[in-house]
Amino acid sequence: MTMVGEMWSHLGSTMGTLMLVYTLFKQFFPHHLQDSFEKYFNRIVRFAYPYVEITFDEFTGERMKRSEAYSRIKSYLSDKSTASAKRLKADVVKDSQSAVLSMDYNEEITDEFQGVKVWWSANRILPTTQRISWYPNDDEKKYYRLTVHKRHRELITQSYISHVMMEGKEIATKKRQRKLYSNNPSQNWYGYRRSKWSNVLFEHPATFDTLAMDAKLKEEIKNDLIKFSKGKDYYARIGKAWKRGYLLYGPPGTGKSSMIAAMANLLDYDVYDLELTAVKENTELRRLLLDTSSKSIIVIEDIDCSIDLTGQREKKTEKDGNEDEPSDPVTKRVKEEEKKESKVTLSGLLNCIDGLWSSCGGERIIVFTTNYVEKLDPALIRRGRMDKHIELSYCCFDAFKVFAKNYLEIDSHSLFGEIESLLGETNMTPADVAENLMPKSDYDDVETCLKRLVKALKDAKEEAKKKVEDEARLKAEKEEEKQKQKSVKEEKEQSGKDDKEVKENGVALEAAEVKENGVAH
Ligand SMILES: Nc1ncnc2c1ncn2[C@@H]1O[C@H](COP(=O)(O)OP(=O)(O)OP(=O)(O)O)[C@@H](O)[C@H]1O
Ligand SMILES: [Mg+2]
Repeated sequence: MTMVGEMWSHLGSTMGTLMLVYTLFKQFFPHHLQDSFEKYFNRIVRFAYPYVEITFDEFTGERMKRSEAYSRIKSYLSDKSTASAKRLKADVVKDSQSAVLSMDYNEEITDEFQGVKVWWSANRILPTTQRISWYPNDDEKKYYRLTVHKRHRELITQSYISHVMMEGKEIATKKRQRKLYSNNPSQNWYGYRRSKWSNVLFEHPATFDTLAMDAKLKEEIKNDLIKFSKGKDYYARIGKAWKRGYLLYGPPGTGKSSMIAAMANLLDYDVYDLELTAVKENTELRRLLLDTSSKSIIVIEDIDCSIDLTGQREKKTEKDGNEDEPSDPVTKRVKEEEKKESKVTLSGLLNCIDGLWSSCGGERIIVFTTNYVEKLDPALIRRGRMDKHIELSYCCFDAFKVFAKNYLEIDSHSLFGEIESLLGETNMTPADVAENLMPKSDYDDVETCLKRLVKALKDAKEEAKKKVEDEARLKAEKEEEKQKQKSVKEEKEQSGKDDKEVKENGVALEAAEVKENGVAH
């Protein structure tokens, strides 16, 4: 802080003199000369002001994207300001245990680089027009300003700023609190939240150790992910964007979402949960994807439900056009908004994904999940887009052993054999196995839990058997009914034929009689 004082006292005396001259001039000079005087005065001030100022805005490119430089400076300064700034802002993080401090607005701190002093200030501009708003931060503009003496201009622009960027990134990585992002509807992008994504701390406890699945497949996926995360140079060498797509498919409750959490925990990545139905059109989707950070997993759950795979999304009511036009403007607006809903097309999604890879270098993983892989368009999941297809299926014995170890802390038990053969004979999702194995009270011991699972498996087996039998019976009944209908039809046809024949014969007989009689007459 002493340096800031020094700077201002030096600058203050120079500027003070200039201001005095300015005031005197304004008072005593004729009015018509004041304009040209002001022009020269500004030049003198610029000449006398020995500092260069560099501004770093929070948002760049028409608010398209939060500036990476701004975020890095924030991290860099958070370390410096804790020691020197007098007014700090605190963000409470993880379990409310610790707080991340950063300098408050209009606060200044000094930094030193290769013996050169620089000054940083955090600023914000509030909107000039007074609007009544529930959200005070609407339209405010935040920025950092770096001030440095003119003579160090080159050192600062060439070395210091890149030093800040590098250190800022490192500090951010070290202090990183992983986030789970979800997309905001686009009407909120420019409002009080002014963000395309909302976030909460990502604290999902699932890891690959808690994931119950085939041991070999699990190892394969882990290795694949680790190889990817270390593959920066490799991807650069082979000329491919540093990204990887995973398609997770399987019935509900087989661990697709849990696996995404495990992936994020293994790699220490953020998760962007992209709700496609809230995205109105392809351009919005592109903006959303561009606003994701590197080291992240972009997730689109239930892809088959969130997009029309044929690309035609017109609503039935729109086509029919027989809906009553609402008269009041509010309902009309809501209807219009509804109509606009989800114009994201398959080709739009594919373009965005491909475009995303070519426009941002950082490591990103994209994951699609679905319960019905066969419904998906092959173009969406071809290799290169979705590089690895992973089937998560019903609980196998390997998966059960993971649950037994995690839930009951056992590696073996006399009931394991029976459970293994039952699992081979019936389909039960890992979610159901987990539910049965979980102790329900303090009195539930290992034996109780395992027995409950055995019973559930037997019930499931019985139910499946009954279902098969029912289905077979139903099929047989249907077949029988079909046969019955067929024979009735055949009978009818036959009797119809007979009638026709009788009729024809009758007609022929009559004709012959007529002929005969005619001849006789
Ligand atoms: N393979 C698994 N390993 C560990 N836990 C699992 C597994 N599968 C399911 N579970 C448990 O079941 C619950 C539901 O699993 P999850 O949400 O991952 O299923 P999902 O496949 O994503 O289902 P859906 O298709 O309905 O989204 C989880 O909370 C988890 O505890
Ligand atoms: Mg899920």
